[in-house]
Amino acid sequence: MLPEALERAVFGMYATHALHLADTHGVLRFLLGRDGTSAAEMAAALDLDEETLTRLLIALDALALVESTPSGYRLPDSMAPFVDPASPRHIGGFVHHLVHGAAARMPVLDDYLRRGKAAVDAALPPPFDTIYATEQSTAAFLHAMWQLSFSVSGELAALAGLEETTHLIDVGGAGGAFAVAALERAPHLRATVYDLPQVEPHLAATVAERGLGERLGFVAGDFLRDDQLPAGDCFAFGYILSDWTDETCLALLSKAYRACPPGGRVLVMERLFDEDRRGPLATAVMNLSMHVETQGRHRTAAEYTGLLARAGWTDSRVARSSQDKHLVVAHKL
Ligand SMILES: C[S@@+](CC[C@H](N)C(=O)[O-])C[C@H]1O[C@@H](n2cnc3c(N)ncnc32)[C@H](O)[C@@H]1O
Repeated sequence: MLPEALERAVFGMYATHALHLADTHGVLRFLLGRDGTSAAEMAAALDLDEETLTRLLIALDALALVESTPSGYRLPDSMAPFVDPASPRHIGGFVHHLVHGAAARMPVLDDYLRRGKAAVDAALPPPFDTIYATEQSTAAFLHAMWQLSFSVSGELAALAGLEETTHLIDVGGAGGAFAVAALERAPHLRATVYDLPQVEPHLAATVAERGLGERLGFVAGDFLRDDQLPAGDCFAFGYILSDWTDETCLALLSKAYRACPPGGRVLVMERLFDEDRRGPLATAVMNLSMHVETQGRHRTAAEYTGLLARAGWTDSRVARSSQDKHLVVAHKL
């Protein structure tokens, strides 16, 4: 018998793949709202090989992702919001990204360990050139970002308190997850997503789907090169600073500070490391992922507060959501 932590590490690869298979073949969706179903019933209904499905379900039961009961398999109640494709918290897109994207990039960590990231990456194009290399990869990335960000954004918009804000600039706002949640919450608000030109049609689709018209605009730009950000009185940075080095974060926060009138604010929305950097697990693991996929890292709340202060922002406040993405808000006097 292996110690529990070692067992989890050794067999983690099977856990991710079993979850991905059960999601993509509709097994978890099938169990939603049903109280007990046999492997044979499920195999027939989903047109899957019964023996393979039986083995998959046995593994999922041992992983506590499904429960085997005398009347058949069922889904633990706590799982439902995460495995229902209709739920904003569905993790299918993210697990797909882990299996089909992140896993293939893992071997580069071996290279980084031996030669360092700077030397290995010297010959590579910047991260978003690769992520947006094709229309398909652009759509897949923006879909995964929406899934990761939309469900928590309503909560973050409430924590931000947008009553006094008139024009939100969502810097690197992607398909508009936070901007949409902010507009839904604050009927007086206007928002602009400022992002790379490849994002524009995806934001336009969001505006059309949600009937937001003039309330949600798009400005194409490159925040690394542009001297000025679009003008507004609140600047949102959701999962942006974790893509970049401290030096770049400082430059971005300074550009936002210059574009912001006195009395305006900045919202940094990120995973946060505990101050002793021993967790949470998701932040610790995604910090490795940021190393592989971006030039950034995850930080503690104190590190974000320090960067904000260096860029001129004052009066920082940390507000934690019930999910993984939290808020650090600061002001321009
Ligand atoms: C990790 S995503 C975050 C998306 C969104 N803010 C969220 O919280 O879900 C990073 C975003 O930054 C944008 N981005 C990357 N480099 C950029 C640049 N040089 N100028 C403007 N936007 C950029 C990407 O297109 C993408 O939408």
